[in-house]
Amino acid sequence: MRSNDEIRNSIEAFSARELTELEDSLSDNWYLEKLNIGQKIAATRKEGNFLVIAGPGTGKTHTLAYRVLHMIKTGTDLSKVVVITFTRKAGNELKYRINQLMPNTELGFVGTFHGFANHISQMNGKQSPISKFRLLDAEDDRQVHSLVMTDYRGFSKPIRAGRIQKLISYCVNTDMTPQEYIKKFDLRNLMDDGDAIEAYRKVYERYKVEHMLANYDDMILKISHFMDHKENRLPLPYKYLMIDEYQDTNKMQLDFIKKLNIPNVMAIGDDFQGIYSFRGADHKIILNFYRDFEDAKMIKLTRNYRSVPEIVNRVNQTVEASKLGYQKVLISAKDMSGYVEVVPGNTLESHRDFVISKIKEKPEESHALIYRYNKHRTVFEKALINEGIDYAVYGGVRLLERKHIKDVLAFLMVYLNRRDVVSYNRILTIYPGIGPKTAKRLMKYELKDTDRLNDEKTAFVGQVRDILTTTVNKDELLSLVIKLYMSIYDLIESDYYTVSDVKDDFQLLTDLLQSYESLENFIINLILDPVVDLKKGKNPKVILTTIHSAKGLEFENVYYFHSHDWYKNYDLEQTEEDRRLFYVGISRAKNNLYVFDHTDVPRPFESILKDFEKIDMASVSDDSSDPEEANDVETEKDEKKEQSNVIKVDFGSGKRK
Ligand SMILES: Nc1ncnc2c1ncn2[C@@H]1O[C@H](COP(=O)(O)OP(=O)(O)OP(=O)(O)O)[C@@H](O)[C@H]1O
Repeated sequence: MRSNDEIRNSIEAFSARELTELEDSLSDNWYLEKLNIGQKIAATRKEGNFLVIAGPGTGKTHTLAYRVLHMIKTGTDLSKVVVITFTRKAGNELKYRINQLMPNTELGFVGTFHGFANHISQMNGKQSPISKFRLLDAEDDRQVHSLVMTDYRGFSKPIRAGRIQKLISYCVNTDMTPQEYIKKFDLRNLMDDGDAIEAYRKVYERYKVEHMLANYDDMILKISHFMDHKENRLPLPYKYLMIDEYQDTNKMQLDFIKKLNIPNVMAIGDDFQGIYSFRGADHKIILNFYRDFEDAKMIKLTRNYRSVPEIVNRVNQTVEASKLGYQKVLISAKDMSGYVEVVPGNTLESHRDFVISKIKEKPEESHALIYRYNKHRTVFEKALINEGIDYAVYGGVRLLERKHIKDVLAFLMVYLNRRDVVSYNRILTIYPGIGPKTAKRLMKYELKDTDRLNDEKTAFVGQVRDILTTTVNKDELLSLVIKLYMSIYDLIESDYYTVSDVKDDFQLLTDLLQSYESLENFIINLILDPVVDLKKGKNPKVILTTIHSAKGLEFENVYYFHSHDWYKNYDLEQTEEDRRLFYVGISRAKNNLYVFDHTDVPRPFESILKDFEKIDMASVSDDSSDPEEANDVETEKDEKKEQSNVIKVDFGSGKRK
């Protein structure tokens, strides 16, 4: 099998003459002046399939925005352009950057995979296979599992609904069987239940169809199948597809893209930034682009505009230390120096004091604390509050995903649709002691069969019934629901949110509802288009974030904490994913990078850190400190100096499958 670098080394570079000709042909396009030659080529290639492989900070998002600008300037009908981003946040960032270049620009579609599946569904109206389905977000989907599992007797031992949900979703996304999943992750305690889970999966799928329910995976799958039936669906009007963060694509998403049959595909990504394997992403998909899309060409960007040379060299070194045979050479375009330090210390408390003092030294600069698990942020959060330093949290539980908010939304959904069994079950089972079985009976008899309940539960069910049958406007309805919820809040288990947190969140929800015309619109928008929680501060300079949520962002100062405490079997794959996480985390830093060396961090990280510390700063190449020297265009003279940034690939004659 060829290694990743062998695949890349088979790449044929543009000749110096070809590059000069290309550069000349683009010289009239003054609006591209700010791009380097690699970026220019990516921005101006319209027809054909292209893979842009680019390291962190090399301007992938920047180039995408300019590509749209170039399309506008050259008269492309933008309604034929689709951009798929990995998260809604990334989609919004791209829209923002495009609108900075050209205000009021509207594309055919910009958003996530399931957002696009939903878009196609809406285009097809009643013909869509999911037109009448109630869409489930992840939390609702888990409720469905809870409901189905109450009647399923096949498992040899109790299994949590969340665990089954994760397992089945992974299998759907990767086309794997539960048995294969159990083997892959060496889940010994599920070894005997592989067949039972397979059988359960069928029951669960049937339940969703019978109750007209579709989760995010179903949206993509059902629309993918629908695309096979030309006779039923409207032809897609799109000519250009761009996909960002292509290294995080999984098999189901790849199949979906191929079914769309959009003639010109540009995928953008960094094969070393793949950090979503736990959700079924397969970072090898990026290397097989040439097999999946006809006559693909590759464009490589290696000039980093974000970080100082000291940091870029550490980033390069992290890639080189990989055991999977990668070699990447990023070149810093910055003509200034920065600082890198591995900070020793045993406790999170000593690290906290260090970080707080650094933040106080430079309050006007941006500071990001990057950690792997949310629990690590608590010690910093408290200190920041005590010091009166404003901050924001990325990657925590967002407003609309918080349990109390979801509980209240469920009331509103049942008010609109009494047949919404998922929400109905949720609101009844909020009350401790009312389980799914009792809830089922109560639903069946329209909340009247309370004989077997004690007085408190009967009173609660009576209040629910009153709310559901009253006629009030949307704002009054929400206020009634909140009042009932707060009256039983003491009974509801929550070790995470204080009463005052919950009240603040409800106030935000009340304000949000007021800005909508109708309850129906509010619900549809909240499920498909969740609002980001902007409650804490407006533009705080200090950000607490998980590595996954830091993706795509940049900060002047980065404090990187690593940790992985629950893995027992650390294999090469896992260690390499950790290395990629480390790479994503440290490459967010523009000027100063501090890496924290916990002595209690388990060993796999130690080896990554050792590789990192080994770097001899004296060996930093001169090429990288001089942005003018580090030219992106490969000329014959430069041949030995750096690999070309702009590369044409002869990928053979792979056909779109
Ligand atoms: N040609 C250029 N000239 C000057 N600045 C640039 C250029 N290209 C990109 N930049 C700047 O470099 C920074 C990184 O760009 P961008 O966020 O688009 O990188 P990226 O490749 O998407 O990064 P990552 O993969 O790490 O998220 C941004 O501040 C951007 O404005």
